[in-house]
Amino acid sequence: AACSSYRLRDALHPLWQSELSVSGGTRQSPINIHWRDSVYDPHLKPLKIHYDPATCLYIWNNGYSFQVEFDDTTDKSVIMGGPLENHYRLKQFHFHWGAINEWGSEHMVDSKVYPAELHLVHWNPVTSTSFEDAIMENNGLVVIGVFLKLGAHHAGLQKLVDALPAVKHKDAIVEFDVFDPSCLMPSCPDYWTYDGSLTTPPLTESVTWIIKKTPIEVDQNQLEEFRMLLFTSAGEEEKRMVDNFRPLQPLMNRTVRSSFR
Ligand SMILES: NS(=O)(=O)N=C1NCCCN1
Ligand SMILES: [Zn+2]
Repeated sequence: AACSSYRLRDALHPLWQSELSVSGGTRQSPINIHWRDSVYDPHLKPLKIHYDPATCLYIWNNGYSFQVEFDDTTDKSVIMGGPLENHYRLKQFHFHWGAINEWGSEHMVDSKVYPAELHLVHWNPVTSTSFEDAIMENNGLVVIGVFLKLGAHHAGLQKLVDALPAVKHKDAIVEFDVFDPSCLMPSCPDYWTYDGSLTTPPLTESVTWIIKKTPIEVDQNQLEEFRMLLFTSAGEEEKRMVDNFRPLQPLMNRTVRSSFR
């Protein structure tokens, strides 16, 4: 009963009114990762990441988050290894964050919340002919999740932060060339992986999640720049873009695997 009423509240959240369309879901995201319940899988390989900075196209405000889009017409920016059977192409990355530092991430680790979470979204060009197709395919997508914690200034992120005023309003877009998202990866190779879903519409259960164990550090000013973005279009009454994370979803019959002991 608690679960269903919980999910009903979830379904009424403005960002996810379409929640009911997948309310029968058995593998929804995000989840709270219980470290001690995760199972070390010695067959998990190291994740291999090869991003070509020249495939970076533009940055835009899509009304949920700000998003950096990549040219995914070739295999120039791909990930492979880890739990993956083939390579996946980078399509875009975006973030989720809170109004204050006490919350903001979508996933949690033993109920620990981070102030923000980066998602790098990839699709399977072997089983799908386009990103839009892959969204509907079982395991058509891989999303790498990286936690952001409050700490030192992140020089690589600053190039992104400096572009945010240009995409303050919903549907604003600005050219953004030569950016290597590898600079946003923690150096620690450890990750958890589990089968889940998109956390924004269409919420389809097509995602192999790879959640990095170690957060990257960003400073207060950088987080505050995220919070100056708007959900609203130019000319509308301003609504700050904050708390753009989905509530936790039930684990149901899933096991989270770890790449580390
Ligand atoms: N936050 S998320 O799971 O990445 N959600 C997404 N929804 C639309 C397609 C890309 N990603
Ligand atoms: Zn996301």
